[in-house]
Amino acid sequence: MTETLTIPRPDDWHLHLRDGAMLEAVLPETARHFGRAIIMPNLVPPVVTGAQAAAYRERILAALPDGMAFEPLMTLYLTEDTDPADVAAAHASGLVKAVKLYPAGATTNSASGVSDFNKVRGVLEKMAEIGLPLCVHGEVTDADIDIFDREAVFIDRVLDPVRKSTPGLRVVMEHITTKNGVDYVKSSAAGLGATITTHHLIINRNHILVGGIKPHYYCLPVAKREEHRLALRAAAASGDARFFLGTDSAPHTDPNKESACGCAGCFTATNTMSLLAHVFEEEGALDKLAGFASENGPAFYGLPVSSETLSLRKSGTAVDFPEKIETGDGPVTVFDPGFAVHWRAE
Ligand SMILES: NC(=O)N[C@@H](CC(=O)O)C(=O)O
Ligand SMILES: [Zn+2]
Ligand SMILES: [Zn+2]
Repeated sequence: MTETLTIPRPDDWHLHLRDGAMLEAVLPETARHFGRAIIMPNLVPPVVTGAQAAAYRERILAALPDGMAFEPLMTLYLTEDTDPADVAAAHASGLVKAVKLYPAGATTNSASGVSDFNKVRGVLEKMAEIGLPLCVHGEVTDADIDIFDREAVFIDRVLDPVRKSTPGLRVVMEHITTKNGVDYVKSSAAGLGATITTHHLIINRNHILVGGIKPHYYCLPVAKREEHRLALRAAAASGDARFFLGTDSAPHTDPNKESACGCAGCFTATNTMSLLAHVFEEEGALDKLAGFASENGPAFYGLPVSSETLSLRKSGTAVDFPEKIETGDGPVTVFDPGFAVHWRAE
């Protein structure tokens, strides 16, 4: 029996493409299925200015194979020296769709992030004025806060105060991993959305640690207890337009993952749409996948839903995803959900 689900062409509202040889190898994995993606600016050095974002956009378009259509939606990396006028100009030209806040030291390549929020007040006020969203990696970095509590503590200590002191600022809580995150979004007035990754709908913290350490399941924010995964699944499958897909597909080479100090990030670009069809079917919510992957994100960002479509077909034969993709920098392991998947994206 074959079952088919056709949805508007999806977008990825949180994606790492990196640069150079890695960019060339991973970009087709996303562009095969997704029409647009919010491109994370945490390169080394980071994408801070409008000019840097324009140059990075050109490198992405140059790496796109002939015949593939894909629109990179650029972001700026917020630093304590970011110039509000540069941000406003990059937004006015249509180049930049969001500004990204990394608390200093919170995740991969976040050393140039923000420590003192008073220093970015002017930028945040300008963004509220012009309607440019702030995408937030929501974790505190205090050494005395348990890594599993860092998202919940961030909401109380940083996010809520920043939102209260900058009325009108539109915020996306990126890659939420907790029931606390889900509840905070639900309890807030307009102007707050959240992205949810594919892998956080599939793994909890046991998957990382039980039976041996699994470096390819390690990402930040780290996967939490099962109750949190269930809250994320319920939110994604609810149809609530404030929740939308941001895969956070974050390629690192195998040597950098399988190391005594392994990098954080799961690479899901290759199989995300198949995995989501599997998850939404399990939730009895296949009719909500179009909202989550194709409609809610454009609505938040004020962009049109794609006029193209993607079809997902379920068959009796499990899909054989590649275990790794080869890149000029070395192999990158594709996220393995640990179960057979029967949905093919075409
Ligand atoms: N999610 C991750 O674990 N890693 C991301 C950074 C991020 O999104 O926090 C990366 O750039 O590798
Ligand atoms: Zn992040
Ligand atoms: Zn990310």
